[in-house]
Amino acid sequence: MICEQLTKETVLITGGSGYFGYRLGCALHKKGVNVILFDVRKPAHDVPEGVKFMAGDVRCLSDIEKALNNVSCVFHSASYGMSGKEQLNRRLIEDVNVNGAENVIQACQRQGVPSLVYTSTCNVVFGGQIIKNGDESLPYLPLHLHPDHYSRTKSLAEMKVLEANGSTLEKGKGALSTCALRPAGIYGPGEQKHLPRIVNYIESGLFKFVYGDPDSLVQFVHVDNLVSAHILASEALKPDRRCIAAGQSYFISDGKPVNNFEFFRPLVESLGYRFPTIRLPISFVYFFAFLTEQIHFLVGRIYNFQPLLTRTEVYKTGVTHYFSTEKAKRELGYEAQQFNLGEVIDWFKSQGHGRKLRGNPIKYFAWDMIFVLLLVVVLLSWFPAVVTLSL
Ligand SMILES: NC(=O)c1ccc[n+]([C@@H]2O[C@H](COP(=O)([O-])OP(=O)(O)OC[C@H]3O[C@@H](n4cnc5c(N)ncnc54)[C@H](O)[C@@H]3O)[C@@H](O)[C@H]2O)c1
Repeated sequence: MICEQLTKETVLITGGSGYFGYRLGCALHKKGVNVILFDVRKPAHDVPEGVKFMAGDVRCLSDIEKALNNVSCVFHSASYGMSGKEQLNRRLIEDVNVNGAENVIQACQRQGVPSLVYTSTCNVVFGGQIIKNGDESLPYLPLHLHPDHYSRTKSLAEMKVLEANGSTLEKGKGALSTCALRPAGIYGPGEQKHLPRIVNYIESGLFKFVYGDPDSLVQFVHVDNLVSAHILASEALKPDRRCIAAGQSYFISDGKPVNNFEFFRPLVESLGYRFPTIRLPISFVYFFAFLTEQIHFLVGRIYNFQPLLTRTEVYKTGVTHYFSTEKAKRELGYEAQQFNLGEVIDWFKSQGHGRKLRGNPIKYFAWDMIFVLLLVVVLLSWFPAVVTLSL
């Protein structure tokens, strides 16, 4: 219903082979829209007939320009550096996220594309401070306070996209309308960024502790809710909706704040594992993440290992930050559907995950020993630091 007017339009999704971009492409295609998935890599799944995949790099202006023929809306969702070891590759993060966004804007202007929807992140305002029911009036976090380069560059890109709102399109095609959606952590069946890593930690016996205040709250967004928010946002950039979304940002989530670890409890237990009972202070885990990042900085070129946790991940998972979706409801007509982790659990089980009755006790014992050793080493370095700071 929301998409009737999009029929026969052509839209382009940068990052169209990614988890979210591909789901958005399929949803738009089902609604009769011509879809181009633009990405440096092919989608992992079959591309439905009628959906076109174009190989291209947002770091290359001519790649994007070539792809924008007759396109009426660009969903700019390509990004790099969100989690894991990618987070530490600053140069590539900046190139893809900032230069990429500049290229997308310029290509839209040159090719006369009237609408641009940017997939931002709620981290543009969050840097480890407690935020309860924050809204879009919150200022951007000052750039130097971002603990990670990904969030800093997403913030810069969002600013650039919103500044470009109202700019003149070449070929006498009027003005560019832009908006930014700021999702919470995305989940859904087949998600590849966070969930497999979490399941890997669970299965290899590394998920031994939780941290932070048990009452801390964060938010998530189911991929289908985010898809619907993007479609609504693209509609709300059109003149027949008085371009109500033009120049605006919107927080998008499932709406229900939840403790990060409790959110994943059904996944842990349904896969047959025990939920950890050890709770560590967040400052301790943050310190551990800091040490891991320093070690990665020193040896990353020789051995680019996956850090167990980065400082940003500690904040994102252990410090209360959640946002109101009122503005998205009011202006876009966004209504979050209710989901749970059921289909995610089914997906992992269908991929053969779940506790095997005969695990390898030596492997678990070895991990336990390494964990205790690490705990002692970090404790010995963390404790004097805390004592010194409190003097
Ligand atoms: N996953 C989350 O929890 C989350 C939370 C908040 C915001 N976001 C944002 O949502 C968007 C989608 O996230 P996702 O989880 O689907 O990520 P994803 O990594 O699955 O998809 C990103 C896609 O961008 C593509 N890409 C990377 N560099 C590119 C380049 N130079 N040119 C063209 N394509 C390139 C990748 O190949 C990938 O397919 C991103 O912009 C991300 O920053 C994600």
